[in-house]
Amino acid sequence: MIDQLTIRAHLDALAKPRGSLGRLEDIAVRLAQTQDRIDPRTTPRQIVLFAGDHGCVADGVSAWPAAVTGMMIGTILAGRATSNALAAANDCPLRLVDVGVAGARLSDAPAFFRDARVGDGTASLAEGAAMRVAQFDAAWKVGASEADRAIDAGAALLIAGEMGIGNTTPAACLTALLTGLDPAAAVGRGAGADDDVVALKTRIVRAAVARAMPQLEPDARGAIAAVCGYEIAAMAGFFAQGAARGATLLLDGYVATAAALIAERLAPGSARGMIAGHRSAEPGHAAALAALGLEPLLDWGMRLGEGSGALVALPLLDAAAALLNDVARLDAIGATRPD
Ligand SMILES: Cc1cc2ncn([C@H]3O[C@H](COP(=O)(O)O)[C@@H](O)[C@H]3O)c2cc1C
Ligand SMILES: O=C(O)c1cccnc1
Repeated sequence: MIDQLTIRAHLDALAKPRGSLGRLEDIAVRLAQTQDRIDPRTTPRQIVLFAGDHGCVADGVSAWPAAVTGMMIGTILAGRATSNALAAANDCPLRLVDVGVAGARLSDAPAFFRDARVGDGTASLAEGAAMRVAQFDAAWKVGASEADRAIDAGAALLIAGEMGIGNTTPAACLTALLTGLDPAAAVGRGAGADDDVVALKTRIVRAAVARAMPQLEPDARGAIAAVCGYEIAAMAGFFAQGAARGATLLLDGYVATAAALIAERLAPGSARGMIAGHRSAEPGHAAALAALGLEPLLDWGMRLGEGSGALVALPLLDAAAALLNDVARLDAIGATRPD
């Protein structure tokens, strides 16, 4: 493992006053640690969007109907979603994977789409387990295979994004389950829930977490599967595999971080590969990041998902990599420090 002192010594040897890039130097240290090398790369990179539907939407947990998941998939495939725009602005190739959307399957989709559907949306976590462990494992494998695919093609940095109306409800359940946060503090407005919807969502999350919690120690995968989503399980497998293979994982918001909590629980050490792109406006996100030992790069009140916050933070990592890789050493220009 490359240690902090080695990286700091490298930064201090560059042709600039010591510490003169402030916080960017801390980011450079973190980036180097995620790849365990003094010359980390941020290109090639890949964003994979995982999509799934959620049975609990029928119970009223979202401001939006489940059909909007499919509409947004169409928008992503047409290249017109926020994630497409931000990925293009950052030279980040994008893939979209259906892990568990409900309804008709797509035909004639472009090559950046993969149909890896494990189920037609989850069962409602308000009524029982959202999915079986075998389904959780299958979705995890889909995510792991996406990390392998990207890394085999050369990617050094991975972003996972998600699309799934209702998915801030399983994210709140998972955050409460895996960090011990009170369900009321884990529930937020998601894509725009009003006070009544938030109250209902909180009741549902509290009950689901109360059912899953006793199962956590004897059977962690069973407890997690009960309150999970297919796209969240896939992101967890993506993170665990990406970390195992030494890639940098740039996290998005609350939903992606719930998947990161699963990865760290089931594949301990995964968090060493993670950098938090931002802190989402969802109120439970700070606790989730703290549980992973991560400090967000940005705190801009973003609350979209789709990998958007990670993509907005990506240029900061490009800057950190450029600093580590492309700046001359002070001794090479013939100068010595005054101190
Ligand atoms: C048009 C639209 C585009 C989105 N893109 C991401 N989300 C985000 O909002 C949803 C989660 O919020 P909730 O749990 O409150 O339903 C997810 O689809 C997430 O990706 C969107 C939501 C909408 C409505
Ligand atoms: O932070 C997130 O991931 C988020 C917030 C609101 C809606 N969807 C996702």
